[in-house]
Parts: sequence; C-alpha cells; structure tokens
Amino acid sequence: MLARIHSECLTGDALFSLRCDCGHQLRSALERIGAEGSGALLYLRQEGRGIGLHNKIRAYGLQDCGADTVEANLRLGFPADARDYAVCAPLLRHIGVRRLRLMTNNPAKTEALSAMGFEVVERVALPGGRNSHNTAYLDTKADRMGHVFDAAGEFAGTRP
Ligand SMILES: Nc1nc2c(ncn2[C@@H]2O[C@H](COP(=O)(O)OP(=O)(O)OP(=O)(O)O)[C@@H](O)[C@H]2O)c(=O)[nH]1
Repeated sequence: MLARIHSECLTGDALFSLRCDCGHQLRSALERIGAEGSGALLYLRQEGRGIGLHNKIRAYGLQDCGADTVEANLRLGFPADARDYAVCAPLLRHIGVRRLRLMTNNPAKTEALSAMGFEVVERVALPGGRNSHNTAYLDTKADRMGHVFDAAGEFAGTRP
C-alpha cells in the first residue's frame, strides 16, 4: 500500500508557508495517491515535530535570529524531534495494512514503523519544493537529522 504518514504543520499544510516543505510534501503525497488510484494518508496531530504550534512559533523566532531548526528546539528544552509514531500501529491495522511503500525522506520514520512490526518494502522519495525560504531548513534536515534527499526528491545536485 502506498502510504504517507504526515506530521501536522498548520503553517505549511493550511497556510502554505514556504519556510518548510510540509505543505508541498502533503500535496505531492496526495497527488501520488491520486495518480496510483489508491493509498493511505495518516495525518498525525504532532505539530512542530511534537512540540506543538506555540513552541514551533517560538522556535521560528530563534531561527530568525540565526539558530537552525535543531538548535532552536534544543534551546527551548525540547529534543530535536519529539514525535512518537505509536498511534500509527492501530490505525494501519484498522485499515488492514502491514506492508507499506512509504512516502518519506526521513529514515527515522521508516525505522519507527519497522520497529512496530510493519514492513516498509519501499521508501518513495517526496519532492520538498526547495525555495529561497526553506533552503537552510532542508539543509539542516539533511545534515543534522539524516533526511535523505535524492533525485526523485528533487534535491540531488541542487545542494551546494
Ligand atoms: N520544531 C519545529 N518543527 C518544525 C519546523 N518546521 C517544520 N516543523 C514541523 O516538522 C514536522 C514535519 O517534519 P519534517 O522533518 O519536515 O518532515 P518529516 O515528516 O519528518 O519527513 P518527511 O516524511 O520526509 O516529510 C511538522 O510537524 C512541522 O510542523 C521547525 O522549524 N521547528
């Protein structure tokens, strides 16, 4: 089953902010599911990588003063990524999914699902919509959070 496990991002998903890649990835995932004719999208209420909207906005303030997205979380007393994917297990079981072709550039997400007993048979890269506002954010995700950006994810060759 082609699947997207998407972390809530009010600013990117609903307000079309360009400082992250969330909205672009959400739309890309839905387009792929539409093109394929079937698939699943789990929309997880874990705004701001699990620290909530208020704290994400505080983290944006620190980033506006020079911190990167990881450093900003740490300075606020949070881990770089506070998400928990446990809720995916009953949701996926409910819709009868055990094997996934997961649309993500984030290896931690793949590992979390594998650890819960799901078989990720393929990682499907998602374009992030690199632009002048999210370049530093995407580079930090690659350099400090292990996100994989490849040709299908449109980043190969575009990073300095
Ligand atoms: N704390 C914090 N959260 C952010 C920031 N920018 C985006 N987010 C949140 O990050 C989450 C998305 O995480 P990402 O790391 O961008 O992407 P991912 O879902 O882990 O990986 P993909 O599956 O490849 O999209 C959403 O919950 C956003 O609200 C930021 O600067 N700080």
